[in-house]
Amino acid sequence: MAVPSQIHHFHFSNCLMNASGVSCERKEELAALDDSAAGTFITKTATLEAREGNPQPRVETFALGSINSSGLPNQGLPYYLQALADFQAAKPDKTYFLSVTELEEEKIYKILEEVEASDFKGLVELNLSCPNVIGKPQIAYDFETTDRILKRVFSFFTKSLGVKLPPFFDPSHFDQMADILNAYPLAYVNCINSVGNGLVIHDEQVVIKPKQGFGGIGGETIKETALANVHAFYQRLRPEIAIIGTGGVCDGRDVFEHILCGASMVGVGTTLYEEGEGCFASLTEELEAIMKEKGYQSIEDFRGKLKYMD
Ligand SMILES: O=C(O)c1[nH]c(=O)[nH]c(=O)c1Cl
Repeated sequence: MAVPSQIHHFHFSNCLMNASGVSCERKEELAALDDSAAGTFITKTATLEAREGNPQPRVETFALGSINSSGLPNQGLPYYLQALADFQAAKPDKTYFLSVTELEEEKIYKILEEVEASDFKGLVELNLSCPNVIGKPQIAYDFETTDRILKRVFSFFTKSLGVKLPPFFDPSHFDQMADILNAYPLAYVNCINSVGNGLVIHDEQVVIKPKQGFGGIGGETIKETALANVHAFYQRLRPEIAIIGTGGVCDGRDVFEHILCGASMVGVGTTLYEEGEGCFASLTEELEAIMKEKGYQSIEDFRGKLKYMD
């Protein structure tokens, strides 16, 4: 029971994967994802050195989703490179994702130089959209900086690279970002990261400690924004740049809609956080039932084929 997909020459046994940041910081968590019905996994975004992250409580769920201000807690790049080497040795035919970023521009180049020099064979995701490092803006909301970084990265980086984008809300921003992205040999874009800096209140108080309660919003409440970003980039990007759809996936219908909007792989965050790795099997079953009912044999029968009203 699976719905296979691919990004370039990378084949995945199933089109579902975790959203970076959820259940993927430690090797044991990655092992659980590796053994689940997900077609692959992506690591928690790694920085050069390990980070504690922001004070707890920093992740909470609410009626329609989740809020987090984790602050990039991770075990550091060497930990993930070693873990990925072990997973790859055990499953030579499987493709994995490594997410990376850094907090200063020069260090972004340094971490990618280290990845380039490593034996990692999967896809690398440059996170341009972390909303929770205090004092640091989301890189992808600065078009000039994004262009400068990609230009320099691609002057030395030869592995397959994708970028994790924040949500955009204005056609002119979709246009500007797509023009930048189309200029580079990207393997994919992953839309979207959490909707930055929402505020969840319980009675009279915020629900997370960092940043006076402000944090990235995920889950059911962001699906429509996620679908719009997936489709906007699908409409604008060169077909060689694949799209991973992340955001608001609660059931098979949501997976179907992400693919209909153009996604080749679908990331699951809040639902994974709430339900555990079993969610991948149930989401796959639900997607397969929808495809069967509609007579679709494979993803390519409906990927990107969202109908407009004429
Ligand atoms: O606070 C985080 O660690 C975090 N939280 C998010 O919602 N997205 C990100 O990319 C990151 Cl890096």
